[in-house]
Amino acid sequence: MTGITTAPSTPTMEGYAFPQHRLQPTLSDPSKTPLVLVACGSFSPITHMHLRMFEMALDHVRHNLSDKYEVVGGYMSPVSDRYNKAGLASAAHRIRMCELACDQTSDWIMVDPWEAIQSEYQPTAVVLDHIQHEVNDVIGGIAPYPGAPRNEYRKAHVSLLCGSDLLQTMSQPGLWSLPDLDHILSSYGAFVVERSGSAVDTALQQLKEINKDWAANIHVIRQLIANDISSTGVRQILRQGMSVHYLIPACVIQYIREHGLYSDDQGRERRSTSMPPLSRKGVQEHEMNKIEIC
Ligand SMILES: Nc1ncnc2c1ncn2[C@@H]1O[C@H](COP(=O)(O)OP(=O)(O)OP(=O)(O)O)[C@@H](O)[C@H]1O
Ligand SMILES: NC(=O)c1ccc[n+]([C@@H]2O[C@H](COP(=O)(O)O)[C@@H](O)[C@H]2O)c1
Repeated sequence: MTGITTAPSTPTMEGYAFPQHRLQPTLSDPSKTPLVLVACGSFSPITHMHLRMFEMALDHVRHNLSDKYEVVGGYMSPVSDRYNKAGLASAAHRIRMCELACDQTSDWIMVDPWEAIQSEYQPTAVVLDHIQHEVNDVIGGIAPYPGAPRNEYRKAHVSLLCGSDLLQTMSQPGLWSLPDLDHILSSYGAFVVERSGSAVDTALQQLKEINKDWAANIHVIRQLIANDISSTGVRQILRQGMSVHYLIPACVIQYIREHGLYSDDQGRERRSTSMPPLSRKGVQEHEMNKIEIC
């Protein structure tokens, strides 16, 4: 390894443009509803499993929901630095690592930096609203066939893509507001990849006890080959100076080396008492109350 490369500057709203270079502009089958998948998370660093979740969801739609949906795009939305989760690299680094990984390993997944560059924490419901607005109101939706007039464009259905650990948190008191949960699980729905240690059936049952109607909008994706990579595990291995080859994309490993990320001298994995605010309204209060334990 040579010297450490300077950190990229944090992208700003001034330079922001919603990424649409890989959004499929036209449906292959005009009878389908366009579907856009959105994964929210820290991605510190992005792992092969984060990328694979999208492929698994694509397979799931093709095999189980092909009469209804056609996937036209996928977005990763890294959380901002205000999330205050211990051990994370800066938003600028996380955005760049996600971009490198998507650009070099996928032809349909994109990274939307909007959430990461906001000055306040944005709850997941707000992130989904943002992407829905960009795709359907700003771009105007997806053409049902080549050359279709604008008034025939279809509104895309936006859905959350997550692991079952995230689904499990949805029934934990204090982490999600009921209106946000209802907005996410009634309007958007979720594609949930099962994750060892987070029983998806239990998580579903607990959510059904809050609102039985949500279950119809939650699509469970079973892992045929279990893959339990976690970013926490990758960070820990990196801190021990061990190899993370074949766990995360090679371009991300190179980036981590060049920027000296997750090295021992960056400190131990810290625990944080801060939790995401329940909803947009909770943001201000959260900012005043956050305390970190080192
Ligand atoms: N191995 C996995 N199996 C299923 N889902 C996963 C897996 N790894 C990550 N996810 C999902 O990807 C999304 C973003 O993940 P996140 O950035 O929190 O990764 P993570 O590995 O859980 O991170 P950390 O270890 O820092 O908590 C979440 O919905 C999470 O459930
Ligand atoms: N109230 C909410 O909107 C809420 C609550 C908990 C987690 N989340 C999101 O879930 C993701 C969790 O990521 P981590 O597993 O890396 O902490 C983040 O994108 C976070 O913003 C949202």
